[in-house]
Amino acid sequence: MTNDKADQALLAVSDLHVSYGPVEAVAGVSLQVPRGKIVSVIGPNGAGKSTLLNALMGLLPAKGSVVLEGRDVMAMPVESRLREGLCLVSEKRELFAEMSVADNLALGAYSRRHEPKGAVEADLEAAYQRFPRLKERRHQTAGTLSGGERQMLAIARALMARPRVLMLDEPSLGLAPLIVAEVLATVSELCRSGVSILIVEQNARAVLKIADYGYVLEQGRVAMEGDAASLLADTRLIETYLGFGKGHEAA
Ligand SMILES: Nc1ncnc2c1ncn2[C@@H]1O[C@H](COP(=O)(O)OP(=O)(O)OP(=O)(O)O)[C@@H](O)[C@H]1O
Repeated sequence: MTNDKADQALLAVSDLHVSYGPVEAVAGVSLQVPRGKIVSVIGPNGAGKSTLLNALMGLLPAKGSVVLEGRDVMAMPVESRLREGLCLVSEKRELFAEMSVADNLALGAYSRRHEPKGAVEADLEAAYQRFPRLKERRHQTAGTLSGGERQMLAIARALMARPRVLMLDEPSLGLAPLIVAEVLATVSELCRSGVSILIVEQNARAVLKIADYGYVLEQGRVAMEGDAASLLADTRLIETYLGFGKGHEAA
């Protein structure tokens, strides 16, 4: 995207570098998430996609600049970034398996513990309206949910933090194609309701169908970027990246 767009972006990342010892996993990535859009990051195994999201959340040390609505969050620890409006649903989903759905959701609002209780309770009710299956299963432990339900719970829990930019790391991982479609439809709907999305996916074809813009990451660098529709129409890209994945079909 152009510098003009970077100025208007809700999230603007410039020249981000992340290393594991001598290995530079993210090597100068710049990207933008405009308000109200879905931006996807695709690329092969080991390209640095998860590392990028973890660094944006403050879970890994990084160099470069990360600006959220004009505020540089680079020096902030994870909890402050959460309060500023960045939230990550990691690849591992990281639910508390022994705790109920309701308790997992309540923990999602931990960063808002100083707010009036009513605001959080209203959001819990909104989460149950958005995900009726979670309401039905609210007393069930998270560990007993199906894969799709666990992904929905992970997303619902992230929403309890009221993110402005929701980052999703491979939400389709391990899910059957029909459930992948359901999860991605939920992501689209979230975006329409005002949450901007940065989504990492191996299932490139499926994610580009719901995204506005895409970045292709290769060996820690942006190899290609463009409107999702033009990336989907790119034969070279399709041959190189689309249809591969960790054991899931392109939906
Ligand atoms: N904790 C770590 N220590 C050392 N190297 C790591 C660590 N985590 C990741 N790497 C390396 O960093 C590179 C980027 O990994 P990363 O997991 O970010 O890629 P990815 O694009 O998310 O891959 P995948 O699609 O397979 O999840 C890889 O070469 C990986 O081996």
